[in-house]
Amino acid sequence: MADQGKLTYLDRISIGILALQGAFAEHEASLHRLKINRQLHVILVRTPEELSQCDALIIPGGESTTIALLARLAGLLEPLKDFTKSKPIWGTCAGAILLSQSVSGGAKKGGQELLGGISIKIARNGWGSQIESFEAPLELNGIRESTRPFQALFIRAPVVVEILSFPEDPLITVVARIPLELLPPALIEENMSENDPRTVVALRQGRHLLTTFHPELTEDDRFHEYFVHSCVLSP
Ligand SMILES: NC(=O)CC[C@H](N)C(=O)O
Repeated sequence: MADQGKLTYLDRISIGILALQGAFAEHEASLHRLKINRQLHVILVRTPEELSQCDALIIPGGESTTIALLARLAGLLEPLKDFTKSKPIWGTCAGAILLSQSVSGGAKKGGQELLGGISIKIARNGWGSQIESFEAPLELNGIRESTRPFQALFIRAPVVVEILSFPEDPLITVVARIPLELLPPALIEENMSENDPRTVVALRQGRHLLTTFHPELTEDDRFHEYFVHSCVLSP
């Protein structure tokens, strides 16, 4: 492996998966399939003590308001906010919502708790009720075998509606976009550019990764591999 020389600061890594609700078991299976050159310990996180043992965290898809509520009840909300400031987090779908700085659409009264690790505004259920779930082949940027499309599964997925770039924030790198013609008709506007934020479905900012779809529900583990190698081991 070309970047083996950089993998020096940890002998064994502990990746946590927030296991309060949603697709955490599928992420666990994906992580166990990875072949990496060090011991990978997977922790299902339900308490602040479990979180404190993790070098990085995955927040799965599910229902973002429920996950936030359960996190509050478990006393995990503040520890998660602290974790976001210092360690890598990957949010998938509902997890992507929680990792965003701002959310629109469908948040219940009293708003929605967010961790704010990634400076974007995201819309819950942004594909509209008529498209609950769909698949799309994605072209990847910076991920292994990027010429091989990634078959992405979107389930009541959120939509990135705005990139909020503040000068002090780390750069945002777009990892995958969805072609304009696959956007739901309600989102398409005249003269919309192919670079519109709404086409962004995977991005990285600093050590954090966000995907609006569900890599853990496929057998293609390239996003799990990317998170562990690029965000956790050689950020
Ligand atoms: N598949 C998912 O994670 C759906 C996310 C869900 N629509 C939410 O708002 O939290």
